[in-house]
Amino acid sequence: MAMSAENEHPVKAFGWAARDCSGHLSPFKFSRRVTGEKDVTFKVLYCGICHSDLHNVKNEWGTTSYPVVPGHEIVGVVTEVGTKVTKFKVGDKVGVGCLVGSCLSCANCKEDLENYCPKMILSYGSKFHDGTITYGGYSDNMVSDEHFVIKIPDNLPLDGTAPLLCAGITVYSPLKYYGLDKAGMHLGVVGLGGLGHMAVKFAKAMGLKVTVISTSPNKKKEAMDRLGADGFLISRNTEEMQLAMGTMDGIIDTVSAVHALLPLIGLLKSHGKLVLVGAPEKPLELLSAPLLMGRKIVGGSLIGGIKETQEMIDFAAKHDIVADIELIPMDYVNTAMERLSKADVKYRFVIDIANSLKSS
Ligand SMILES: NC(=O)c1ccc[n+]([C@@H]2O[C@H](COP(=O)([O-])OP(=O)(O)OC[C@H]3O[C@@H](n4cnc5c(N)ncnc54)[C@H](O)[C@@H]3O)[C@@H](O)[C@H]2O)c1
Ligand SMILES: [Zn+2]
Repeated sequence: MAMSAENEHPVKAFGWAARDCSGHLSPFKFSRRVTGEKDVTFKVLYCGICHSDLHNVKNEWGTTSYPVVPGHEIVGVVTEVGTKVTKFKVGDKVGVGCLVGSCLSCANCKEDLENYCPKMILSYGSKFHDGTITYGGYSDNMVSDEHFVIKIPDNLPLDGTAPLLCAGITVYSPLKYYGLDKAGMHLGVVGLGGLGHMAVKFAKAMGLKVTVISTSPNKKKEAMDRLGADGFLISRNTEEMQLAMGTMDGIIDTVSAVHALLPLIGLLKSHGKLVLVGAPEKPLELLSAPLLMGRKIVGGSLIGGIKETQEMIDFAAKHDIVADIELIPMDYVNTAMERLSKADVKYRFVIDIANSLKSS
């Protein structure tokens, strides 16, 4: 008979889990493995709330197995390292993003693209090598093979850094891969949420001209004054959209729900690239003719490999980039999820785990 989540490993852990597709989260006792030779164990201090956590707790992608402890924007302080760990020591500030495992031997892994390994193991809701289910960062401690642990530079505040582990790398990686990182290029960012606001910050630091494309006119002032965007288009305003046709080298589309791609493709110059990083649960409609005319590309991108995630964090440290966050206590998480579903957050909720997660 399978052991309970509370007893299958020796190390006690405590977090919040969703038990069914209502997505409601509540306290949950479980366990983690002891620190293995190559493992880093750390006390979780902060964990960001990604829209993927919301998709997951509500089983919107049809892949969730319950109970699920979400959280893949995890930062904390190392409490124990295994005997063969070389990169970390007790007291180091570290982070874990979406990945805690991969095969480390396939063609993708050999190219530092663990995020495209067919056997990648996600930080929560995946089957680990030993057959147990992984649990994420809405919890008091975390253990991971050092390969998947990121060093957090000293000058970065840990709470605002947590969202870089998913939101940050998810937009940084396609800017690099699709060559949308050259100073002077014009980038569109669709959806000004957790991912979108990070895209604006990274693209501005790379020297791009950035235009936010949004359904919410009330985000305009802040996008331009606070985040440094150069332009703002209301996607429903056909006149504004018409004027911007054919002006963009690339677009990062972070929208979490089904939406029209055609107007976005129209904004691209010839050879422009529309990169989808949002993951709506239903298909998007794509007409080929607007792509053919102008040899345009629609692509996708999933988080980033570990080496690139470290590169992104170091770039963020150099350019003083962190997420704009609303820090919340653990017991606010259900309200936060509700607000996230209504796009009512500027721009990422981060849970103050160490100060608010109480096991009694
Ligand atoms: N590709 C990846 O590796 C990856 C990584 C993390 C998250 N994601 C996915 O990216 C998406 C965004 O994540 P997030 O955490 O930034 O979410 P978020 O909720 O913070 O932001 C989503 C944005 O989309 C906007 N939006 C929602 N519905 C819209 C609609 N119908 N039309 C136009 N705009 C709309 C919202 O106003 C919001 O600004 C989610 O689907 C998430 O699962 C993908
Ligand atoms: Zn995420």
